[in-house]
Amino acid sequence: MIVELDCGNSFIKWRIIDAFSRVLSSGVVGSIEELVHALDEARTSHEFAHCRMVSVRSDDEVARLENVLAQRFGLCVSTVRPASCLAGVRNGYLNHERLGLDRWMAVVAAHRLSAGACLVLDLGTAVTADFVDADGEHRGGFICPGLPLLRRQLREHTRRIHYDAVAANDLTGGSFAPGRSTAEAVERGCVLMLRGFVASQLELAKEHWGDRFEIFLTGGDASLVADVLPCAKVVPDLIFIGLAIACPIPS
Ligand SMILES: Nc1ncnc2c1ncn2[C@@H]1O[C@H](COP(=O)(O)OP(=O)(O)O)[C@@H](O)[C@H]1O
Ligand SMILES: CC(C)(COP(=O)(O)O)[C@@H](O)C(=O)NCCC(=O)O
Ligand SMILES: [K+]
Repeated sequence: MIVELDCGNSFIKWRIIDAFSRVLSSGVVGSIEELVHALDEARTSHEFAHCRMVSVRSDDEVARLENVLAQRFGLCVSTVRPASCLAGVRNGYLNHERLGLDRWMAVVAAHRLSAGACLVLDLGTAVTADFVDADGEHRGGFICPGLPLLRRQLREHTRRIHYDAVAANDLTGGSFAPGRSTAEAVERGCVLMLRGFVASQLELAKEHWGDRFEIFLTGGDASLVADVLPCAKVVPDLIFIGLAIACPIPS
């Protein structure tokens, strides 16, 4: 079995797949310790043979994770490294090493899945938009704060915004009526910012490509904007699809 890891800034997404890419088990954890616990449980029913990982965390954290996986599970991790070109996609950054590896995996996967140009949107800790031409030329993209960062900035930099974040979970409930409490006002306001950002990316994509492009939507908060982009393909495992392309299992 193959252990796959996508380490974002807030959460580590993990899954166990078989040689036919069937997902046998998966989860989302907040720390390396929780990951070890989840994998300890998973290995009671699955034998781990390989491990591949993409991470946007610090070099220290990646090294710690690689160490834990080697020592505890005997896994030699294949970790995605920056590249200027992969699977027909040319990295559009002036310095290709600076492009987030999660973005790189998402654009590589989107190009593989798409027949033409694509706009790739990933809503996680940060929100990213990337533009890829039909011929695989990555044009670059945009980064803005995601929902967790928008909320935190308001809480930390204003004196009177306090509310129970747990109780506020999904306070929009699909409604964007003006908020009648701090929690409603902040939660709905932040989600509206994300929806506005996503709508602006759609307009930019139309300027570049007319109506000849596809939109790929991924990340933990994708569902908050999906109805703004009715034509978008929501692909929760987009980064894992790129990871399999970047780190094939040697036969
Ligand atoms: N099961 C889940 N566990 C954790 N976060 C989730 C879950 N489902 C949706 N989310 C949302 O996903 C966001 C994190 O998205 P994610 O793509 O995992 O971020 P990152 O890759 O930056 O760690 C959180 O803000 C949260 O609102
Ligand atoms: C933009 C990001 C912070 C997004 O991370 P995430 O929200 O997925 O945790 C990450 O892709 C990153 O650290 N990128 C490096 C800077 C760049 O892409 O220009
Ligand atoms: K992201």
